[in-house]
Amino acid sequence: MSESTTPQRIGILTSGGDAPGMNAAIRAIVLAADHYDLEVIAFRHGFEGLLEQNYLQLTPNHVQHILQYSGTIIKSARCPRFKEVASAQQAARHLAELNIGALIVIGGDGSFRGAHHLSQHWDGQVIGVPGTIDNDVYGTDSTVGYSTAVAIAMDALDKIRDTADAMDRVFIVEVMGRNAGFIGLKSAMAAGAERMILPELQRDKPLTIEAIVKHIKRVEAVRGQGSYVMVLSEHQWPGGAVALSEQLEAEHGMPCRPCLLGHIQRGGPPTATDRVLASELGVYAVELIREGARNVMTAMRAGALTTVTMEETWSKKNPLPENLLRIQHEIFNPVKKSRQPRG
Ligand SMILES: Nc1ncnc2c1ncn2[C@@H]1O[C@H](COP(=O)(O)OP(=O)(O)O)[C@@H](O)[C@H]1O
Ligand SMILES: O=P(O)(O)OC[C@H]1O[C@](O)(COP(=O)(O)O)[C@@H](O)[C@@H]1O
Repeated sequence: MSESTTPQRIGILTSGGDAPGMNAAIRAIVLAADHYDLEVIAFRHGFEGLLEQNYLQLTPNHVQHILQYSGTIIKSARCPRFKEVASAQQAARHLAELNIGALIVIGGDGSFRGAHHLSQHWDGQVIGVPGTIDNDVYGTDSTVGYSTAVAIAMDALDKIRDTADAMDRVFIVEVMGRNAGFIGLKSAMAAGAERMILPELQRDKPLTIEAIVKHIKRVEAVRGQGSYVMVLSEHQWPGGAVALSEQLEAEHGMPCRPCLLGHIQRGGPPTATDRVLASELGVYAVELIREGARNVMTAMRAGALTTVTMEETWSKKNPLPENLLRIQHEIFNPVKKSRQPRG
């Protein structure tokens, strides 16, 4: 197939952890493909479907009224064997047999490594759409699913605050994010958490239990007795929120309760922000195929659609928003140096 010929058939798959808004992206791709007279073949369970030839043709009828649901109607999966060269070659054969000229991969940075791997053994166009709650994909201000995960974490933190306030307790709320603190930072700010433990902040100077206890005590000294809510990103404390909370209570006599949000952060109705982002990126992915683009991810930066190369999506990292960090640490921190303890 020459680069200037638009393929008549495109493939799509969702890969890695599912993210709220993936269905909206699938819908957008199918409706855009229909608009431009292209057929869509959806592979089930991510790259696994490519290898197992587990697919179905999607038409606009299949995607009616799905954008309000999280999950993905074509299923997602992690497929470790896709890292093998033989898998990429097999996938390329299956795509050629189906006469598919372009493949849209909806997923996170791991999925884009997979997409890139495939592109080295297949001459079709590969386009990525960023879908992960973690927001850990370089080149886009936001991934599909991130806004919903933050909204869910904020809602949970608000509820925790009610009981924490009533009982004057310390709560440790563990959020997802894999190795990135985006969900932790944004939900902590949105819910007015007293402290956050994020991977990016832990790298240079990991927190000690003594530092945590000191901060809790100083907050109490400044504000009087009350609630204290800490947002803990996953994998940032051995044993997570449960172990940290037990340690605080057993070793330091602090009444403390843990709360693990876990996969709740991936369910329920996607926010309008995620639905609209997924819709724009999904349509854009199809339009990029028509323009002959290959090996790029669709992105939204400063309100404008753009692309980044597939390799950049994982080799570079978006930093945490500096201004949010500054505000949390310098302006909203109850124990700023300038504040005196209550007399
Ligand atoms: N280096 C790689 N080569 C080929 N495929 C990969 C590679 N890394 C990840 N993948 C594929 O992408 C899938 C999803 O990656 P993962 O990191 O689990 O999720 P996400 O895409 O959300 O970051 C993996 O299960 C695997 O099939
Ligand atoms: O659902 P699983 O397989 O337990 O994986 C949990 C991981 O998936 C996520 O929810 C989403 O991560 P990915 O989008 O990279 O797959 C992470 O926040 C979390 O660490």
